[in-house]
Amino acid sequence: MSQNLTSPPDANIPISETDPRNWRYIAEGGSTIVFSYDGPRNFYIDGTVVRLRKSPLLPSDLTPPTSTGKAGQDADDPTVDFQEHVISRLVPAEFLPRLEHVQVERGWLEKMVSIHDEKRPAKRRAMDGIDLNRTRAVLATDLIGDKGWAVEIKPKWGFKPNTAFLAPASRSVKSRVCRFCMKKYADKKTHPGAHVPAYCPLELYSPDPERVKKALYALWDDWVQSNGTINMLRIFVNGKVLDPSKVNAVSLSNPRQTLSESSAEVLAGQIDPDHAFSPYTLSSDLRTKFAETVMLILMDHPALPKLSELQGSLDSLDIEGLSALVTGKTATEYPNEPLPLLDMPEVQTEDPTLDEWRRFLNAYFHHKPDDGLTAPTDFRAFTHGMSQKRYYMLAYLLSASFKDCSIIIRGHEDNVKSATVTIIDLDSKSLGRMRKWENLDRDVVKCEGKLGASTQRWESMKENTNRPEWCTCLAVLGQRNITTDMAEGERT
Ligand SMILES: O=P(O)(O)O[C@@H]1[C@@H](OP(=O)(O)O)[C@H](OP(=O)(O)O)[C@H](O)[C@H](OP(=O)(O)O)[C@H]1OP(=O)(O)O
Ligand SMILES: Nc1ncnc2c1ncn2[C@@H]1O[C@H](COP(=O)(O)OP(=O)(O)OP(=O)(O)O)[C@@H](O)[C@H]1O
Repeated sequence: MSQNLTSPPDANIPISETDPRNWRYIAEGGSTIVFSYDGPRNFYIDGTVVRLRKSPLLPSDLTPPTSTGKAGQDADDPTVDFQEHVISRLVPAEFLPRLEHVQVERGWLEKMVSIHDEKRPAKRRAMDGIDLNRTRAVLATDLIGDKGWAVEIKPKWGFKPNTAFLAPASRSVKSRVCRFCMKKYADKKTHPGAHVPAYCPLELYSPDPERVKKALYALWDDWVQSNGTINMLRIFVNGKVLDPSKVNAVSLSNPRQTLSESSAEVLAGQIDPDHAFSPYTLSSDLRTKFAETVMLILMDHPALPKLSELQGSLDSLDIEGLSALVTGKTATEYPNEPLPLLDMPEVQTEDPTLDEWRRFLNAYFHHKPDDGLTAPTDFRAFTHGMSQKRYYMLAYLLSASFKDCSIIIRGHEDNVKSATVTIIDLDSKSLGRMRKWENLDRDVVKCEGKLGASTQRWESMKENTNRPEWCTCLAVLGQRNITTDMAEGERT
């Protein structure tokens, strides 16, 4: 997007006039597919990507979902308004891509499908496709470009929970193991063959450069060992996703292995331009160079501390504390019964409007931070036209967007100093997910609690906290009170 230009009014950018062959498939997530523009000079479209919504494939006898939005309104894609009115009040503009609405026509979308569908992963193709009923899409700054390198990280939860409102069993677990590491163990139970990440977010968010490097090494190893299927790391070289198999298994088992594939050589040359990498560069050198370069960029940039601060300050009660507030139950009354969080008549379950978000943010900024809340009497009292319960529900909802976003680090010629870090995928979440989050929280705590009761596990962890199947948080939080916590785990 031409950063210095004022774009034409909403939906006037003539995207459907572009040739669908002039768009290049970049990547996709659960709800959108992203293409970058690679065609003749175009005042408004050069340097942009288009983010197209997907819809699930349905058997031919079922009616496909229809778009809820009307042309010229934002009902079918709240991304742009949400960023403009909510996210941009919390995150500096320079950390965010520019987003704009564009109108799209069905014929153009159909051509995008016929030209690009085969480049999509087969697994995704079997599940969903571009939603042909949409009339709008989102145009965003292209953060990957077609030259140089870019790294995308989904850092996930980077804060320690407030334990004041937790039931004793979960307090023990949650003060020891971060949410990501609890979940990776729970995922192992449901998908026994799946790769268990070595990555721990608390390392990446740490102010200690060595811990940050440790997290980056773990991400690299997870990326290689999962053959690029993890969603926490993607590496792009000259606009294309780098295939980890081309970096040759990081030569963990064979450190003399060479980098033979050109894209890996290109990455080596770009990530370390002063160092005249040859085709014989060891891939373990590339892993080291990757971790050192990205660490220096991240240490120099406030994006991760900002994310961590927002995640933690918006989730100041933990989902258990939120349940306690909403249901009026105390910690000692649960976790043995499911709390009817969203069935409570006084809780409104409709998603907030932009006006309600505005009032929420006014309240959020008006009061001092929630740090150190220890009793329900500490909860904020409100004068911003919003009940206390609703306030904390919305805060939790907003924290979910910051827990699930990604960052894109784009290298430039002199790498560290001019590198940019941008936060993407800050979409709004729905209050309808509250029950899912509560259940997931219980499941991961239960799984981790059972595991914590195993003396063998703690003994192994003390010996070697680097084993991927063991949470590395212990090292981050400090080796606190293992025996006490263990005994507590056994009792519960
Ligand atoms: O709940 P989590 O932490 O597993 O996060 C989900 C993500 O799983 P992850 O752990 O990152 O693999 C999940 O990521 P994947 O689709 O697994 O790549 C989604 O981002 C999901 O959000 P949405 O459904 O796209 O709005 C995320 O769901 P929400 O928590 O945002 O509802
Ligand atoms: N502005 C951008 N520039 C370049 N690439 C982008 C941009 N935005 C997104 N991408 C790429 O497209 C992918 C999918 O985008 P995004 O994460 O927004 O989709 P999603 O469907 O919301 O994902 P999720 O399921 O994780 O919520 C990203 O992981 C990233 O690789």
